[in-house]
Amino acid sequence: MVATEKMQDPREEVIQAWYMDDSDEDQRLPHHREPKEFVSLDQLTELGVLSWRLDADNYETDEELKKIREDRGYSYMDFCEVSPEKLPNYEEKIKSFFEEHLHTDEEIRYAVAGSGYFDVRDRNERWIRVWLKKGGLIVLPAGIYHRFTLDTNNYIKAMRLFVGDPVWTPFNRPHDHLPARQEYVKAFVHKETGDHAVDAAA
Ligand SMILES: CSCCC(=O)/C(O)=C/O
Ligand SMILES: [Fe+2]
Repeated sequence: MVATEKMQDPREEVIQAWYMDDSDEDQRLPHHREPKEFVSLDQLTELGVLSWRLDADNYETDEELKKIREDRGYSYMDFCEVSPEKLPNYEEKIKSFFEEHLHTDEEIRYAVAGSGYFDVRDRNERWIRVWLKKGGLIVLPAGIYHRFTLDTNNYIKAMRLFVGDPVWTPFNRPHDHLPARQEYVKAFVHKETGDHAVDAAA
């Protein structure tokens, strides 16, 4: 390989992100803008969205997953399978997953099979579509507005991790008064860089 060639981040094979178009077409379609506008995983980190690529075929013995869980205190684990066949009350659930909402704790999802889209708001309220595929693990920070949909493959099996007893309650937008939202805004929207406050709306 040529020395100046940039090595691809291995996470990008299982997690890709881009700005969405404004069309009302099927939510399971990619909804790329024209031309496509990709968002890097580093840009996601700046919004508090963390990501890893893991070995989904060996999650039971994976030392890297074990370390993430230990380092971040993720004591709870279960699985959530989303498909028309597997998820009870599928229509109702898929509708509620796609309502813009936040949680008062991190949302941690690891795709061990299948794929799906987690949409997150950037600092200027634009939707970023995060495509999570088998082997991708993402952490959405407490207080970030987001939503979830399956893609056209109609199937994901996600490991859900949590610190302590899980709380899955979604707070549909607007819930700006919640401490978790205010803390998110302070840390990632109006974040201080050097001497200057970066204001999203500016
Ligand atoms: C793939 S897990 C189902 C989606 C979910 O749990 C959630 O909270 C989406 O925001
Ligand atoms: Fe959520």
